[in-house]
Amino acid sequence: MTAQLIDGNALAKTIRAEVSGRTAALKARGVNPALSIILVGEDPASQVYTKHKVNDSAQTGLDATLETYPADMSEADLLARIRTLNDDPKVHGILVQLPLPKHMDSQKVIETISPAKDVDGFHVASAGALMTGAPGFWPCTPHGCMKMLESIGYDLRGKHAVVIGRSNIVGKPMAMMLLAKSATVTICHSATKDLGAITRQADVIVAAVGKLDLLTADMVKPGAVVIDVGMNRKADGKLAGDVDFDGVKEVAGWITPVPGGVGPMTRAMLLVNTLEAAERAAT
Ligand SMILES: Nc1nc(=O)c2c([nH]1)NC[C@@H]1CN(c3ccc(C(=O)N[C@@H](CCC(=O)O)C(=O)O)cc3)C=[N+]21
Repeated sequence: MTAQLIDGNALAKTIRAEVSGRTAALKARGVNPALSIILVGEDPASQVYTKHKVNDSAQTGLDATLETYPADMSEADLLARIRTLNDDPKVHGILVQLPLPKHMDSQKVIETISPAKDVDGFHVASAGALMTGAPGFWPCTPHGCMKMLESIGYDLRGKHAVVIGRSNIVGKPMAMMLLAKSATVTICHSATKDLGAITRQADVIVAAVGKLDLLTADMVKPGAVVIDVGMNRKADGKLAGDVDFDGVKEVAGWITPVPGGVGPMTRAMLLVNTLEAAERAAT
């Protein structure tokens, strides 16, 4: 193994400790940072994820409330509930767990959340703020990836960063964050021809597609930083990313594992956003 590991669990722990301190300071001023999490339906994975978020929040002193609703809840009722939370000054962050049941329009639901409480950073206003450099909440997963690069003291200026994946939640905001740090950014996707020819030029690769072994050792320049956002179930039930970890770790300079990489950082950045929502509301 030539690559050094970027340990998402360890970094998330450090960030949670910072959040705990700032939360305590805010509470001393009489403000209780509060996150409302809405889960519609009984998807088992969503139940596990939302429970994690509640536990993370409790651990850092944030007040998280999980509201669960039946899968046949009407979209109108969900929108009404979000508007009530928007108007509640005691609630600083609102997170609607995705995916939503098929009869709901997810984008419409997200656009109903007040941008000031959009701790997922999924609202169009949040996306626009990121694109223009205005204040706003950044999506947790790419923000966590930036923190991982920061943790190794990596200077992105003039570096070639290749993002694989163009989702609104990861790929596109990731590219904007790298660009803001003056990297030269290439976005690759399903229609990209000869992906390896592009990734081999990369100083930094962010893989965010959702496909096992998408990135193999022959596609990586020696010494490159490889960040794996993928979350795939292998045949044996184990979690794995988009990167062939065993092969790529022999070539890369730095690499993030799955599990224990970007996932825990995503959760940590949700806590940071919630705390910041409360801090902004308090000033
Ligand atoms: N409104 C909304 N916001 C989200 O942020 C959101 C969502 N909906 N829907 C689902 C996805 C998924 N997601 C994860 C984040 C961290 C881990 C995580 O911490 N994973 C651990 C492993 C967990 C395991 O073992 O299953 C790790 O990678 O080490 C997993 C999944 C957030 N999501």
